[in-house]
Amino acid sequence: MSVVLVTGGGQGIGRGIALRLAADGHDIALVDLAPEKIENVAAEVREIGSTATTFVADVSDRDAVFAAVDHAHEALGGFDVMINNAGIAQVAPIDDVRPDDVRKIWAVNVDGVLWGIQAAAAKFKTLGQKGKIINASSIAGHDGFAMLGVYSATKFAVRALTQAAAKEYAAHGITVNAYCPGVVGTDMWVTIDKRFAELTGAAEGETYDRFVGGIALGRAQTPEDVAAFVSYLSGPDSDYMTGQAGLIDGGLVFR
Ligand SMILES: NC(=O)C1=CN([C@@H]2O[C@H](COP(=O)(O)OP(=O)(O)OC[C@H]3O[C@@H](n4cnc5c(N)ncnc54)[C@H](O)[C@@H]3O)[C@@H](O)[C@H]2O)C=CC1
Ligand SMILES: CC(=O)C(C)=O
Repeated sequence: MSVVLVTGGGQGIGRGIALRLAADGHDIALVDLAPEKIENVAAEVREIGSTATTFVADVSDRDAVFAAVDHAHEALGGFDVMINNAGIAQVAPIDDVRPDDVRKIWAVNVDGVLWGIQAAAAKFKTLGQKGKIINASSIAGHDGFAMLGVYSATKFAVRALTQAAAKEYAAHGITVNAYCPGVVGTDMWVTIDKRFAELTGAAEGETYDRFVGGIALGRAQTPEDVAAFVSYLSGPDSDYMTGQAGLIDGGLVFR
C-alpha cells in the first residue's frame, strides 16, 4: 500500500486520478481549494476500500503545499507519490494579456507545480526513500495554442521543471514525469469554450467540438483515460522512466 497526494483532487481529472489510484490500492490525500469537493471525493475513495484524507490548500502558497505533504504523511503513515494536478485555464489573445493575468495563472500552474516538486522531494529525502512526482502538463505544453498563449507557456514550463527535477533528483531514486492530456470534458473546458464564444463570436460548444473534431480516435477524452496513464506513472512499471511528458490525447498532437 502506498500513499498518493493529488492536488486539484476535488473534481475533473484530479478526481478521476484519485478514484483510479484508490482502485489500484493506494491510499489517497486530496488537496484542493474547495473543501466540500474533496470531502465528496474522499467518501468515494473510501467506498472503493482505500483510506482517504483531505487538506484545503492553495497550491500557489508554498508553505501550504509543504503543510499538505506533512499532513498526508502523518494522516496516512507514508508518502510515495505526489501528483501536481491543480491548474487553471485562461483564454485571451496575446494583445490583451496584462501582468495580473500572467501572475495569476503562473502562480497556480507553474509555482504550484514547483512547490509540489520541492515539498515532495524534501519529504522523500527526509524519509530516505525513493518516490514519484507526476505533474500536469497538456497538449498545450507541446504546442502553443492560439488564445491560450499564457496557458500554453505555463504548460511548457511544467515540462521544463519536470526535466530539470528529473535530472536533479535521479540520484535520490526520485522520478519526475508529466502527463499531457488533450481535450477532457471537465469544468475547465466549459470555461474555455464559453470564453472563446465571448471573444470570437463562436457559438457555445463550437470551440469544444472543433477541438474534439481534431482527435484521431474520434472522441473527447475522459478523466479515466488520463487516470489510466497516471496509474502507470504511479506504479512500478514506470520505474525506469523519468523526465518525460507523455501525450495522452487520443491522437491530437503528434511528437
Ligand atoms: N481539461 C482538459 O482538457 C485538460 C486539463 N489539463 C490539466 O489538467 C489539470 C486538471 O484539469 P481539470 O480537471 O480539467 O480542471 P478543473 O477545473 O475541472 O479542476 C481543477 C481543480 O483544481 C482545483 N484548483 C484550482 N486552483 C487551485 C489552487 N490554486 N490550489 C488548489 N486547488 C486548485 C479546483 O478547485 C478544481 O477542483 C490542470 O492542470 C489542467 O491544466 C491538461 C490538459 C487538458
Ligand atoms: C485545456 C488544455 O489543456 C488545452 C486546451 O489544451
